[in-house]
Amino acid sequence: MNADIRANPSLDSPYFDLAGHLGSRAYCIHNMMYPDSGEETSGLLDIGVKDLLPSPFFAPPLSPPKGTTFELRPAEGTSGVGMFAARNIPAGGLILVERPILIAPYIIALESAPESEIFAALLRRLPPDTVAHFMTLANCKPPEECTAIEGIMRTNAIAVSLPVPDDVPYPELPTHRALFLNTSRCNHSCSPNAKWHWDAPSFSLSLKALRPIPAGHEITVAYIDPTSPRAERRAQLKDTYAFSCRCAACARPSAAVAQSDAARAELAAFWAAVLPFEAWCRDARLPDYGLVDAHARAYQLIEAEGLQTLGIGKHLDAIAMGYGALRDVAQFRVWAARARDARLEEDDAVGARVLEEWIREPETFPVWGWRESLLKASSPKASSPKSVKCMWRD
Ligand SMILES: C[S@@+](CC[C@H](N)C(=O)[O-])C[C@H]1O[C@@H](n2cnc3c(N)ncnc32)[C@H](O)[C@@H]1O
Repeated sequence: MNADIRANPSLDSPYFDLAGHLGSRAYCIHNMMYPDSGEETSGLLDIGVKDLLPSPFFAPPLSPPKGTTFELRPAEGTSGVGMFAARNIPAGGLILVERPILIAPYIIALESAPESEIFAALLRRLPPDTVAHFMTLANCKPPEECTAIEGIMRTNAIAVSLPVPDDVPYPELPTHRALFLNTSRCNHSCSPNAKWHWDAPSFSLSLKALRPIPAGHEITVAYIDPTSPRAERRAQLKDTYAFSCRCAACARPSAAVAQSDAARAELAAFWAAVLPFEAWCRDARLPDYGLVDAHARAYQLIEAEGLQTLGIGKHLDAIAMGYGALRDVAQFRVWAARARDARLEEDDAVGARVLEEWIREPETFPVWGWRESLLKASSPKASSPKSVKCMWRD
Protein backbone atom coordinates (compact mmCIF):
# COMPACT_ATOMS: atom_id res chain seq x y z
CA MET A 1 0.00 0.00 0.00
CA ASN A 2 1.12 3.50 -0.72
CA ALA A 3 0.15 5.38 2.43
CA ASP A 4 -0.56 9.07 1.90
CA ILE A 5 2.24 11.10 3.37
CA ARG A 6 1.49 14.79 3.00
CA ALA A 7 1.68 17.92 5.06
CA ASN A 8 -0.85 17.71 7.85
CA PRO A 9 -2.14 21.17 8.77
CA SER A 10 -5.50 19.75 9.94
CA LEU A 11 -4.08 18.79 13.30
CA ASP A 12 -3.57 22.46 14.14
CA SER A 13 -6.94 23.63 12.86
CA PRO A 14 -9.53 24.53 15.49
CA TYR A 15 -12.20 23.52 12.97
CA PHE A 16 -10.88 20.04 12.42
CA ASP A 17 -13.61 17.53 11.71
CA LEU A 18 -12.69 13.94 10.93
CA ALA A 19 -15.55 13.23 8.56
CA GLY A 20 -15.05 16.47 6.65
CA HIS A 21 -11.35 15.78 6.21
CA LEU A 22 -11.69 12.29 4.83
CA GLY A 23 -8.83 11.82 2.43
CA SER A 24 -6.78 14.73 3.68
CA ARG A 25 -5.08 13.02 6.60
CA ALA A 26 -1.44 12.03 6.29
CA TYR A 27 -0.21 8.63 7.42
CA CYS A 28 2.96 6.63 7.61
CA ILE A 29 3.60 2.95 8.12
CA HIS A 30 5.92 2.36 11.00
CA ASN A 31 7.23 -0.72 12.82
CA MET A 32 7.92 -0.40 16.55
CA MET A 33 10.60 -2.77 17.84
CA TYR A 34 10.96 -3.96 21.44
CA PRO A 35 14.52 -4.84 22.48
CA ASP A 36 13.26 -6.70 25.60
CA SER A 37 11.35 -9.34 23.62
CA GLY A 38 12.62 -9.03 20.04
CA GLU A 39 8.97 -8.57 19.00
CA GLU A 40 7.53 -5.78 16.91
CA THR A 41 4.30 -3.94 16.16
CA SER A 42 3.37 -3.05 12.62
CA GLY A 43 1.49 0.23 12.72
CA LEU A 44 -0.31 2.76 10.57
CA LEU A 45 0.13 6.13 12.24
CA ASP A 46 -1.24 9.57 11.48
CA ILE A 47 1.93 11.64 11.02
CA GLY A 48 0.62 14.37 13.28
CA VAL A 49 -0.01 11.81 16.01
CA LYS A 50 3.36 10.12 15.42
CA ASP A 51 5.02 13.49 16.01
CA LEU A 52 3.36 13.62 19.43
CA LEU A 53 4.79 10.24 20.52
CA PRO A 54 7.85 10.24 22.80
CA SER A 55 10.98 10.51 20.68
CA PRO A 56 12.93 8.31 20.48
CA PHE A 57 10.06 5.89 21.04
CA PHE A 58 10.99 3.70 23.98
CA ALA A 59 8.73 1.19 25.72
CA PRO A 60 10.01 0.08 29.14
CA PRO A 61 10.58 -3.68 29.49
CA LEU A 62 7.59 -5.81 30.51
CA SER A 63 7.31 -7.97 33.65
CA PRO A 64 5.30 -11.00 32.56
CA PRO A 65 4.00 -13.48 35.18
CA LYS A 66 6.38 -16.32 36.08
CA GLY A 67 5.57 -19.77 34.65
CA THR A 68 2.51 -20.80 32.66
CA THR A 69 -0.75 -19.11 33.71
CA PHE A 70 -3.06 -20.08 30.82
CA GLU A 71 -3.60 -22.53 28.01
CA LEU A 72 -5.61 -22.26 24.81
CA ARG A 73 -7.99 -25.07 23.90
CA PRO A 74 -11.43 -25.67 22.40
CA ALA A 75 -14.13 -23.98 24.48
CA GLU A 76 -17.46 -25.73 24.99
CA GLY A 77 -20.47 -23.83 23.61
CA THR A 78 -18.33 -21.92 21.10
CA SER A 79 -17.14 -22.94 17.68
CA GLY A 80 -13.57 -22.06 18.55
CA VAL A 81 -10.88 -21.75 21.17
CA GLY A 82 -10.89 -20.18 24.63
CA MET A 83 -8.33 -19.28 27.27
CA PHE A 84 -8.20 -21.47 30.42
CA ALA A 85 -6.35 -21.09 33.73
CA ALA A 86 -3.34 -23.43 33.81
CA ARG A 87 -3.11 -23.06 37.60
CA ASN A 88 -5.09 -21.43 40.41
CA ILE A 89 -4.99 -17.68 39.82
CA PRO A 90 -5.71 -15.39 42.80
CA ALA A 91 -7.89 -12.27 42.57
CA GLY A 92 -5.75 -9.53 41.04
CA GLY A 93 -3.31 -12.14 39.66
CA LEU A 94 -1.53 -11.24 36.42
CA ILE A 95 -2.45 -13.69 33.65
CA LEU A 96 -0.44 -12.21 30.81
CA VAL A 97 1.10 -9.06 29.46
CA GLU A 98 1.59 -8.60 25.74
CA ARG A 99 2.24 -6.04 23.04
CA PRO A 100 0.09 -5.63 19.94
CA ILE A 101 1.20 -7.07 16.60
CA LEU A 102 -0.88 -4.56 14.63
CA ILE A 103 -2.05 -1.06 15.38
CA ALA A 104 -4.03 1.44 13.29
CA PRO A 105 -6.10 4.56 13.93
CA TYR A 106 -9.63 3.81 15.10
CA ILE A 107 -10.92 5.95 12.26
CA ILE A 108 -8.78 5.81 9.14
CA ALA A 109 -9.55 8.84 7.00
CA LEU A 110 -7.85 7.57 3.88
CA GLU A 111 -9.76 7.40 0.62
CA SER A 112 -6.92 5.94 -1.42
CA ALA A 113 -7.02 2.47 0.20
CA PRO A 114 -9.79 0.36 1.77
CA GLU A 115 -9.21 -0.95 5.30
CA SER A 116 -8.71 -4.52 4.07
CA GLU A 117 -5.71 -3.35 2.00
CA ILE A 118 -4.30 -1.33 4.87
CA PHE A 119 -4.45 -4.28 7.27
CA ALA A 120 -2.98 -6.62 4.62
CA ALA A 121 -0.10 -4.19 4.08
CA LEU A 122 0.57 -3.96 7.82
CA LEU A 123 0.49 -7.75 8.11
CA ARG A 124 3.05 -8.18 5.31
CA ARG A 125 5.58 -6.32 7.45
CA LEU A 126 5.47 -8.99 10.18
CA PRO A 127 7.36 -12.32 10.40
CA PRO A 128 5.62 -15.26 8.61
CA ASP A 129 4.89 -17.18 11.85
CA THR A 130 3.15 -14.11 13.34
CA VAL A 131 1.07 -13.77 10.16
CA ALA A 132 0.18 -17.48 10.29
CA HIS A 133 -0.88 -17.08 13.93
CA PHE A 134 -3.01 -14.03 13.01
CA MET A 135 -4.80 -16.03 10.30
CA THR A 136 -5.95 -18.65 12.88
CA LEU A 137 -7.86 -16.03 14.93
CA ALA A 138 -11.67 -16.00 14.94
CA ASN A 139 -13.51 -14.16 12.18
CA CYS A 140 -17.20 -13.53 12.89
CA LYS A 141 -17.82 -11.56 9.67
CA PRO A 142 -19.24 -13.30 6.56
CA PRO A 143 -17.06 -13.24 3.39
CA GLU A 144 -19.68 -11.13 1.56
CA GLU A 145 -19.15 -8.36 4.16
CA CYS A 146 -15.34 -8.10 4.19
CA THR A 147 -12.08 -9.95 3.59
CA ALA A 148 -10.83 -12.51 6.14
CA ILE A 149 -8.06 -10.15 7.31
CA GLU A 150 -10.51 -7.30 7.92
CA GLY A 151 -12.96 -9.73 9.57
CA ILE A 152 -10.25 -10.92 11.98
CA MET A 153 -9.39 -7.32 12.85
CA ARG A 154 -13.06 -6.44 13.41
CA THR A 155 -13.61 -9.54 15.56
CA ASN A 156 -10.52 -9.20 17.75
CA ALA A 157 -9.07 -5.68 17.80
CA ILE A 158 -9.23 -3.68 21.03
CA ALA A 159 -9.42 0.13 21.37
CA VAL A 160 -6.26 1.62 22.89
CA SER A 161 -4.89 5.13 23.23
CA LEU A 162 -1.36 6.12 22.21
CA PRO A 163 1.03 7.76 24.73
CA VAL A 164 0.52 11.37 23.60
CA PRO A 165 0.36 14.46 25.87
CA ASP A 166 -2.92 14.86 27.81
CA ASP A 167 -3.82 18.13 26.12
CA VAL A 168 -3.81 16.76 22.55
CA PRO A 169 -6.47 18.85 20.77
CA TYR A 170 -8.47 16.02 19.17
CA PRO A 171 -8.92 13.19 21.68
CA GLU A 172 -10.13 10.80 18.94
CA LEU A 173 -6.79 11.00 17.11
CA PRO A 174 -4.71 8.97 19.64
CA THR A 175 -7.46 6.30 19.77
CA HIS A 176 -6.32 3.25 17.83
CA ARG A 177 -7.34 -0.35 17.40
CA ALA A 178 -4.76 -2.92 18.32
CA LEU A 179 -4.55 -6.66 17.80
CA PHE A 180 -3.11 -8.95 20.51
CA LEU A 181 -2.51 -12.61 19.67
CA ASN A 182 -3.25 -14.12 23.11
CA THR A 183 -5.87 -11.79 24.61
CA SER A 184 -7.85 -12.27 21.38
CA ARG A 185 -8.55 -15.83 22.53
CA CYS A 186 -10.59 -14.71 25.56
CA ASN A 187 -14.26 -15.47 25.12
CA HIS A 188 -17.00 -13.22 26.48
CA SER A 189 -19.00 -13.64 29.69
CA CYS A 190 -21.60 -11.27 31.16
CA SER A 191 -20.00 -12.11 34.56
CA PRO A 192 -16.35 -11.94 33.46
CA ASN A 193 -13.58 -13.18 35.73
CA ALA A 194 -10.81 -11.15 34.08
CA LYS A 195 -10.22 -7.65 32.75
CA TRP A 196 -7.59 -6.18 30.48
CA HIS A 197 -5.75 -2.93 31.04
CA TRP A 198 -3.85 -0.99 28.36
CA ASP A 199 -0.72 0.77 29.58
CA ALA A 200 0.20 3.37 26.96
CA PRO A 201 3.79 4.15 28.14
CA SER A 202 4.89 0.49 27.98
CA PHE A 203 2.71 -0.08 24.91
CA SER A 204 1.30 -3.23 26.50
CA LEU A 205 -1.95 -4.87 27.50
CA SER A 206 -2.14 -6.81 30.75
CA LEU A 207 -4.87 -9.28 31.65
CA LYS A 208 -5.68 -9.72 35.35
CA ALA A 209 -8.07 -11.92 37.34
CA LEU A 210 -11.03 -10.07 38.90
CA ARG A 211 -11.68 -12.88 41.37
CA PRO A 212 -9.95 -16.22 42.09
CA ILE A 213 -9.92 -18.42 38.95
CA PRO A 214 -9.41 -22.13 39.73
CA ALA A 215 -7.10 -24.16 37.48
CA GLY A 216 -8.97 -25.46 34.43
CA HIS A 217 -11.68 -22.75 34.49
CA GLU A 218 -12.18 -20.59 31.44
CA ILE A 219 -10.81 -17.03 31.59
CA THR A 220 -13.41 -14.59 30.27
CA VAL A 221 -13.76 -10.86 29.69
CA ALA A 222 -16.76 -8.62 28.92
CA TYR A 223 -17.00 -7.45 25.27
CA ILE A 224 -19.92 -5.13 26.08
CA ASP A 225 -21.43 -3.25 29.04
CA PRO A 226 -22.54 -6.13 31.32
CA THR A 227 -24.99 -3.95 33.27
CA SER A 228 -27.47 -3.84 30.34
CA PRO A 229 -30.50 -6.17 30.57
CA ARG A 230 -29.97 -9.72 29.25
CA ALA A 231 -32.10 -9.20 26.11
CA GLU A 232 -30.05 -6.12 25.15
CA ARG A 233 -26.74 -7.83 25.86
CA ARG A 234 -27.66 -10.84 23.76
CA ALA A 235 -28.88 -8.70 20.85
CA GLN A 236 -25.68 -6.63 20.90
CA LEU A 237 -23.41 -9.69 21.02
CA LYS A 238 -25.35 -11.33 18.17
CA ASP A 239 -25.15 -8.19 16.11
CA THR A 240 -21.46 -7.40 16.66
CA TYR A 241 -19.88 -10.81 17.29
CA ALA A 242 -22.42 -13.21 15.74
CA PHE A 243 -22.97 -15.50 18.73
CA SER A 244 -25.75 -16.27 21.20
CA CYS A 245 -24.40 -15.79 24.68
CA ARG A 246 -24.90 -18.78 26.94
CA CYS A 247 -22.75 -17.60 29.83
CA ALA A 248 -23.89 -18.47 33.39
CA ALA A 249 -25.67 -15.09 33.76
CA CYS A 250 -27.56 -15.52 30.46
CA ALA A 251 -28.41 -19.19 31.07
CA ARG A 252 -30.47 -18.44 34.21
CA PRO A 253 -34.20 -19.26 34.24
CA SER A 254 -36.53 -16.35 33.32
CA ALA A 255 -37.51 -15.47 36.91
CA ALA A 256 -33.86 -15.21 37.90
CA VAL A 257 -33.13 -13.13 34.78
CA ALA A 258 -35.63 -10.45 35.86
CA GLN A 259 -33.91 -10.28 39.26
CA SER A 260 -30.47 -10.16 37.65
CA ASP A 261 -31.55 -7.40 35.22
CA ALA A 262 -32.87 -5.35 38.18
CA ALA A 263 -29.63 -5.87 40.16
CA ARG A 264 -27.51 -4.80 37.16
CA ALA A 265 -29.67 -1.72 36.54
CA GLU A 266 -29.31 -0.77 40.22
CA LEU A 267 -25.52 -1.11 39.99
CA ALA A 268 -25.39 0.93 36.77
CA ALA A 269 -27.29 3.77 38.50
CA PHE A 270 -25.48 3.48 41.85
CA TRP A 271 -22.85 6.22 41.68
CA ALA A 272 -25.23 8.84 40.31
CA ALA A 273 -27.73 8.08 43.08
CA VAL A 274 -25.61 7.50 46.19
CA LEU A 275 -25.30 10.32 48.71
CA PRO A 276 -21.76 11.73 49.04
CA PHE A 277 -19.95 10.85 52.26
CA GLU A 278 -19.79 14.39 53.65
CA ALA A 279 -23.48 15.07 52.93
CA TRP A 280 -24.41 11.93 54.90
CA CYS A 281 -22.13 12.99 57.78
CA ARG A 282 -23.80 16.39 58.00
CA ASP A 283 -27.44 15.29 57.72
CA ALA A 284 -29.04 14.20 61.01
CA ARG A 285 -32.21 13.09 59.19
CA LEU A 286 -30.32 10.26 57.45
CA PRO A 287 -29.99 6.92 59.25
CA ASP A 288 -26.63 6.37 60.96
CA TYR A 289 -25.99 3.26 58.89
CA GLY A 290 -27.53 4.61 55.67
CA LEU A 291 -24.24 5.10 53.82
CA VAL A 292 -22.69 1.84 54.95
CA ASP A 293 -25.85 -0.10 54.08
CA ALA A 294 -26.04 1.41 50.57
CA HIS A 295 -22.44 0.43 49.75
CA ALA A 296 -22.77 -2.98 51.43
CA ARG A 297 -25.79 -3.68 49.22
CA ALA A 298 -23.88 -2.68 46.07
CA TYR A 299 -20.97 -4.90 47.16
CA GLN A 300 -23.36 -7.85 47.69
CA LEU A 301 -25.00 -7.32 44.29
CA ILE A 302 -21.58 -7.22 42.61
CA GLU A 303 -20.58 -10.50 44.24
CA ALA A 304 -23.94 -12.15 43.43
CA GLU A 305 -23.82 -11.06 39.78
CA GLY A 306 -20.09 -11.76 39.36
CA LEU A 307 -19.59 -8.12 38.32
CA GLN A 308 -16.26 -7.39 40.01
CA THR A 309 -15.38 -5.69 36.74
CA LEU A 310 -17.37 -2.67 38.05
CA GLY A 311 -14.84 -2.30 40.88
CA ILE A 312 -15.38 -3.29 44.52
CA GLY A 313 -12.59 -1.13 45.97
CA LYS A 314 -14.62 2.08 46.03
CA HIS A 315 -17.43 0.36 47.94
CA LEU A 316 -15.03 -1.17 50.47
CA ASP A 317 -13.42 2.25 51.01
CA ALA A 318 -16.84 3.87 51.54
CA ILE A 319 -17.96 1.19 54.02
CA ALA A 320 -14.73 1.55 56.02
CA MET A 321 -15.13 5.35 55.96
CA GLY A 322 -18.74 5.06 57.14
CA TYR A 323 -17.78 2.87 60.10
CA GLY A 324 -14.85 5.19 60.85
CA ALA A 325 -17.16 8.21 60.84
CA LEU A 326 -19.39 6.30 63.30
CA ARG A 327 -16.41 5.34 65.55
CA ASP A 328 -17.21 1.63 65.17
CA VAL A 329 -13.75 0.16 65.81
CA ALA A 330 -14.57 -3.50 65.16
CA GLN A 331 -16.41 -2.97 61.86
CA PHE A 332 -13.92 -0.31 60.76
CA ARG A 333 -11.09 -2.82 61.16
CA VAL A 334 -12.97 -5.55 59.24
CA TRP A 335 -13.80 -3.33 56.24
CA ALA A 336 -10.57 -1.38 56.18
CA ALA A 337 -8.74 -4.73 56.01
CA ARG A 338 -10.89 -5.70 52.99
CA ALA A 339 -10.17 -2.31 51.39
CA ARG A 340 -6.45 -2.87 52.02
CA ASP A 341 -6.60 -6.32 50.36
CA ALA A 342 -8.38 -4.82 47.34
CA ARG A 343 -5.55 -2.29 47.03
CA LEU A 344 -2.97 -5.06 47.17
CA GLU A 345 -4.83 -6.84 44.36
CA GLU A 346 -4.53 -3.61 42.37
CA ASP A 347 -0.77 -3.37 43.08
CA ASP A 348 -1.32 -0.26 45.19
CA ALA A 349 1.19 -1.07 47.93
CA VAL A 350 1.34 2.55 49.14
CA GLY A 351 -2.44 2.79 49.63
CA ALA A 352 -2.42 -0.60 51.39
CA ARG A 353 0.28 0.56 53.81
CA VAL A 354 -1.66 3.71 54.70
CA LEU A 355 -4.76 1.63 55.43
CA GLU A 356 -2.68 -0.78 57.52
CA GLU A 357 -1.64 2.12 59.77
CA TRP A 358 -5.26 3.20 60.22
CA ILE A 359 -6.30 -0.38 61.02
CA ARG A 360 -3.66 -0.41 63.77
CA GLU A 361 -4.70 3.00 65.14
CA PRO A 362 -8.27 3.79 64.05
CA GLU A 363 -8.29 7.14 65.88
CA THR A 364 -5.70 8.44 63.41
CA PHE A 365 -8.12 7.81 60.52
CA PRO A 366 -8.76 11.30 59.04
CA VAL A 367 -12.56 11.13 59.33
CA TRP A 368 -12.73 9.24 62.63
CA GLY A 369 -15.98 10.16 64.45
CA TRP A 370 -16.75 12.68 61.73
CA ARG A 371 -20.52 12.18 61.67
CA GLU A 372 -20.89 12.98 65.36
CA SER A 373 -18.54 15.98 65.21
CA LEU A 374 -20.16 17.44 62.11
CA LEU A 375 -23.67 16.99 63.46
CA LYS A 376 -22.66 18.71 66.69
CA ALA A 377 -20.79 21.52 64.99
CA SER A 378 -22.78 24.72 64.83
CA SER A 379 -21.01 25.97 61.71
CA PRO A 380 -21.50 24.08 58.43
CA LYS A 381 -17.87 24.99 57.70
CA ALA A 382 -16.58 22.76 60.53
CA SER A 383 -13.39 20.86 59.86
CA SER A 384 -13.08 19.44 56.40
CA PRO A 385 -9.85 17.40 56.30
CA LYS A 386 -8.43 17.34 52.81
CA SER A 387 -6.89 13.92 53.40
CA VAL A 388 -10.36 12.40 53.17
CA LYS A 389 -9.95 12.67 49.42
CA CYS A 390 -7.24 10.03 49.44
CA MET A 391 -9.79 7.43 50.47
CA TRP A 392 -11.66 7.88 47.21
CA ARG A 393 -10.26 6.58 44.01
CA ASP A 394 -11.83 8.95 41.48
C1 LIG B 1 -12.38 -12.43 20.23
S1 LIG B 1 -12.90 -13.98 19.63
C2 LIG B 1 -12.67 -15.01 21.03
C3 LIG B 1 -11.84 -16.25 20.75
C4 LIG B 1 -12.47 -17.23 19.80
N1 LIG B 1 -13.37 -18.12 20.49
C5 LIG B 1 -11.41 -18.04 19.03
O1 LIG B 1 -11.66 -19.22 18.78
O2 LIG B 1 -10.39 -17.47 18.66
C6 LIG B 1 -14.63 -13.67 19.53
C7 LIG B 1 -15.43 -14.80 18.95
O3 LIG B 1 -15.42 -15.92 19.85
C8 LIG B 1 -16.72 -16.51 19.95
N2 LIG B 1 -17.24 -16.27 21.32
C9 LIG B 1 -16.76 -15.42 22.24
N3 LIG B 1 -17.44 -15.50 23.38
C10 LIG B 1 -18.40 -16.42 23.18
C11 LIG B 1 -19.43 -16.94 24.00
N4 LIG B 1 -19.64 -16.53 25.26
N5 LIG B 1 -20.25 -17.88 23.48
C12 LIG B 1 -20.09 -18.32 22.20
N6 LIG B 1 -19.11 -17.86 21.37
C13 LIG B 1 -18.28 -16.93 21.86
C14 LIG B 1 -17.58 -15.81 18.91
O4 LIG B 1 -17.50 -16.56 17.73
C15 LIG B 1 -16.88 -14.47 18.76
O5 LIG B 1 -17.14 -13.89 17.50
